[in-house]
Amino acid sequence: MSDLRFDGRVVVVTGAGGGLGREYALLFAERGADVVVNDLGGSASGDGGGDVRPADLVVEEIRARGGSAVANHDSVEDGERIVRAAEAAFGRVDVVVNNAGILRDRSFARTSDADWDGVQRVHARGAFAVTRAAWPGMRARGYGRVVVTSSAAGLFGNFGQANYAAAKMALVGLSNTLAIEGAAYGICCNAVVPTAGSRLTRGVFPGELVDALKPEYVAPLVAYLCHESCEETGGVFEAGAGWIGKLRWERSQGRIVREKGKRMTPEAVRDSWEGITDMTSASHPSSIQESTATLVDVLEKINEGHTTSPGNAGDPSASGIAVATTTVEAAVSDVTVATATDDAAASDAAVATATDDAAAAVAKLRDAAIEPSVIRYTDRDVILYHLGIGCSVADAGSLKFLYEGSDDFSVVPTFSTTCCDLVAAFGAVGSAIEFDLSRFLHGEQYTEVYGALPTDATLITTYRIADVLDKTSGAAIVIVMETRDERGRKVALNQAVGFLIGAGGFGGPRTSREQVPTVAPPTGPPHDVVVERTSVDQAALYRLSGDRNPLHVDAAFAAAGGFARPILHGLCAYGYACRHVLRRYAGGDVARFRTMKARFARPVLPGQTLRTEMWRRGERVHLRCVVDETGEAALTGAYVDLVADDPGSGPTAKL
Ligand SMILES: CCCCCCC[C@@H](O)CC(=O)SCCNC(=O)CCNC(=O)[C@H](O)C(C)(C)COP(=O)(O)OP(=O)(O)OC[C@H]1O[C@@H](n2cnc3c(N)ncnc32)[C@H](O)[C@@H]1OP(=O)(O)O
Repeated sequence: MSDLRFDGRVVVVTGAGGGLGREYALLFAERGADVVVNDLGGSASGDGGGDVRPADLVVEEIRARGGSAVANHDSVEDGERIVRAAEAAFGRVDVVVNNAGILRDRSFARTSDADWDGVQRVHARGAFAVTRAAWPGMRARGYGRVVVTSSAAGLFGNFGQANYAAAKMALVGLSNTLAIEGAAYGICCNAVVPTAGSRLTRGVFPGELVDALKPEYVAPLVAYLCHESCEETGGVFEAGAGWIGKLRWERSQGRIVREKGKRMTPEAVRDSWEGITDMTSASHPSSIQESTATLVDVLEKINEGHTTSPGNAGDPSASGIAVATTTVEAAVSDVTVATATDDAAASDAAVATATDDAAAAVAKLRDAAIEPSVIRYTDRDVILYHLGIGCSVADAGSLKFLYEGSDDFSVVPTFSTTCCDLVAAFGAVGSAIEFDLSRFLHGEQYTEVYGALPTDATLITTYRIADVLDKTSGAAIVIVMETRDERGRKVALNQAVGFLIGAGGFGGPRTSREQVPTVAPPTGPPHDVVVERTSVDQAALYRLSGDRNPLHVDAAFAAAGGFARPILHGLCAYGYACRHVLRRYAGGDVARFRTMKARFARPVLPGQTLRTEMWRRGERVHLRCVVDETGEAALTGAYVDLVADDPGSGPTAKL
């Protein structure tokens, strides 16, 4: 295997004037990176500053070895300045290694406000400030690597280091969340827990240990985590003395200590304590979904009449895992999920919305600026999308969508919906309204394209929240998304209506001038019908095209939203319907597509059969998709407008 190189990558290492940071900077430079060696030049306690020598000496060392580096002497609290300096020198930032830190060790009783704040500011706020400044560029380029430096003092506690330990655990939380938020943009973030002899550990470890724990035994881990070939994210790694290990959470099976209709008591907790703390058969939840999924089980058990009799409480298998809490607040992607889990009604996880200040939240939502997203895709993404919307080699007419070697390899126009970053839209909504993601459904979609979509492109989408409507049973959020190519030419316009079940009644408008209306189909039997069964894995496949909403794959998550099973993406059924129209009325020619509109009226389950009924009126094909197994209409008020027809093509001739 080839060496890990960083040629062309720009790396910022904070606190790189000595110790671990210096070692990181030297290693990155040796491997071809352009390195920004940041060091304020202060003392270990953060006092002083302004000594430019440590950073300058490291830069000299790098250059003397033929490497590329510049020094920067700003405080990490001025992260923006560090990143701007990096951009001025090298054009961008690909990698941020948050290493800068100070110590102000005191026993907790003697820790002053200044001791606390100083340490928090450099470690937690510093890492936040530098990473936040580099983040938009990483997102826009679809690539980034971030490392934060935590500590065993944080993971396990250490006498005299309450301030430092708290800051170091804050960094683990930061890293965990950046890993989630960065996932859609090719940004990976990990926390390292180094044990190395350095200025900061010199007073803590015995001298000979400090000398044996060389920074060079940690730097290769940081380099690997920051390499483009490494897709590890959200991990916590301990390293020292040439050893590296990964850490994770462990959770006991726990005990349910509450019975339906009865008050939960401290005595019940005491009586189950042995079981609560018994780590036999422990599990390792690695995400908020996994962590809270347990509660859905617990609530079911309580509702089914689980008893906390000693025998039951002592049997781990009787209770699954219980967490003694009344409210769980969970964040998924950018979104806050508020699940009220107390009491019997909790299995129907309630939505925390429509509060007194709903109007303020709506106003905030309207003003929410959603950053443009850049999507780079290739023929591979296009083929994956086509598989996701049911194209199959079993149908000869679909080969042009599945094989890049086909003469007429082309893109189904609804692919343009995948250039709209729903995670970004969720983020904007989630920052303004507290809601339950499992009850945020896709309500309607409109798509307009301005020519056949390229099979390989970089496209930029801008977002605008056009309206927030009060539909009584829910709130409807209308988002307009305009997609252009790198030269600024319009490629597609999409409009999505998101339906927040249970969030209505806030007194907002009911209708929107901007919302593209649905259109009822003509009366009478359809002119044509295509019946196609989806696969049980349809949503699992479709989500690889970008919308990784757990609602479509995670049974516990779907159950929290009141669904018996994960449901199919609305846009997956939308893609099926588009294909059906193109097949029947345009000879499969994507260039004939102009616009499409549909309402998602009922959920479709993966594995169900879609029956697309179509009526042709001029260049408009009205359609309705019915779930064959239930007879329920899933897509309603829908139509596809085609570019003027080639007379005689497809079923038009039959009309
Ligand atoms: C932000 C970006 C977009 C969001 C991204 C989403 C991410 C995806 O991962 C999520 C998904 O793909 S979810 C799967 C696809 N969607 C669905 O399955 C939803 C199915 N629809 C329903 O269940 C109901 O229509 C339901 C529950 C939506 C509404 O049903 P009811 O509450 O019974 O509503 P009803 O009483 O019939 O009507 C009340 C008013 O609301 C309007 N309305 C109804 N259905 C709507 C819908 N689907 N979209 C928009 N508006 C809708 C009605 O017209 C009525 O308003 P008015 O009286 O003013 O006409």
